[in-house]
Amino acid sequence: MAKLTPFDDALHQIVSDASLVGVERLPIVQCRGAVLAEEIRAGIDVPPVDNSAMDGYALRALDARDGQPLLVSQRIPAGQVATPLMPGTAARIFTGAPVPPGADCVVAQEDCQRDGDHVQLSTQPSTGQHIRRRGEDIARGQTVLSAGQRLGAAQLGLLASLGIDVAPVRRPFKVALMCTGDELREPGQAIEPGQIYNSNRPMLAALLAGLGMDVVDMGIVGDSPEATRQALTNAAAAADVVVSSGGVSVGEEDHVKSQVEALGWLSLWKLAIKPGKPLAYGKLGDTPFFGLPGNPVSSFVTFCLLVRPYLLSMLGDNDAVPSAWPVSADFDWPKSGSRQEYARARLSGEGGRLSASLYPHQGSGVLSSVAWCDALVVIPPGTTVSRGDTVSAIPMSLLD
Ligand SMILES: Nc1nc2c(c(=O)[nH]1)N[C@H]1C(S)=C(S)[C@@H](COP(=O)(O)OP(=O)(O)OC[C@H]3O[C@@H](n4cnc5c(N)ncnc54)[C@H](O)[C@@H]3O)O[C@H]1N2
Ligand code: MOO
Repeated sequence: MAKLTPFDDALHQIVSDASLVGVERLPIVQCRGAVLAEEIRAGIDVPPVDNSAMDGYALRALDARDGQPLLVSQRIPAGQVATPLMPGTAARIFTGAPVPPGADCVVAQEDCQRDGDHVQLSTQPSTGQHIRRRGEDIARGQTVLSAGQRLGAAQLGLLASLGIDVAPVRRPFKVALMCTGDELREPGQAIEPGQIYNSNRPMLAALLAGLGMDVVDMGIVGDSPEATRQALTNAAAAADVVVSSGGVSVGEEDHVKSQVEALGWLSLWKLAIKPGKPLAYGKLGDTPFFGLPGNPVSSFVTFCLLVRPYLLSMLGDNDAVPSAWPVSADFDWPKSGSRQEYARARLSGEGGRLSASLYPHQGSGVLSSVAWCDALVVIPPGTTVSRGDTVSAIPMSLLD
């Protein structure tokens, strides 16, 4: 039997092959999931001025020392400019409104009694309380985001807080998706004996869309050399990267490998991983190609561990390769294997440490295990595990 490629070697080869796409300036509303191409520096302070964190009264703390009521000398709603505070008085102020020059604290209205044009404080304030300082979130000139960072909701909000409406990001690109198998029918259709529903299509399309990819859906492709070759040709013409599922194993009905070799070449086939052994990787002419095994768990795992790092490397993502966390095994794995296993697991916190328990059925057709899990426990080849041992786990939050 041909030697299986170790996972780390395959990952290294795949990630090194990925070429960086160009830069585009996009409105931030279109940037969710995009990867920043340049670092972002703040052009302004955030917040731009000292402002109140409470609805209440702004004053000088020293003026409250004798406990006498203070005259309310101005009213400052958010959005207005304050005038300097008249000495020995207080200003009515609202959350987010600029603190007037001369005031050095804000007293919440719950700690005050208003009586006509005066206010009586019921607590002794301390200097600086309830004031949000100019630039305390972001100081002008500060680097706020680095090149290679992916933009999620918080990062987009941060850009907006700096007044930035257009961001330099890596150009989104197209990934064609095709699912091979005569047995496949789409959900919503009736199935005949021998047929199954196509679960890989929505699953892989969702994973691709989650990475900001523009998915070119080639649908279901029949198990014939001609249909497979035609679909591969069309997919390569329509997209920057082609991903298929199924048809990469050794049966006579598995045509993907031979047709990829007819149109280009395979650089990798058969990895020392479980699930996912028959993963195929190569080129269709100039177009990168990934052939994922058809078993749904194998498709999911190989996408997350190999295709995802490749696509994110094309985008220059600093976190293209997910990290693994040390966790305690809440299971025994008595039989070592020759392939690196990615067991579907759930993490829970016990005694200040995360521990992993496994889904009871780890078959590569059991998609329930993926829907249930929140981590993949990595069990290297030749390894057994006893309860309490430390194992590595990759959280799903870093994978999909
Ligand atoms: N003689 C051997 N047989 C197999 C080997 C082997 O080494 N020698 N490897 C096994 C392993 S491991 C895997 S993984 C599978 C991969 O096979 P293929 O990539 O060729 O996939 P198919 O045969 O097309 O399908 C496998 C399985 O998955 C179901 N499937 C396929 N596509 C979908 C889809 N879109 N949605 C839902 N389910 C899908 C398909 O019906 C099969 O049950 O090969 C083993 N065999
Ligand atoms: O390697 Mo296969 O993906 O175990 O079923």
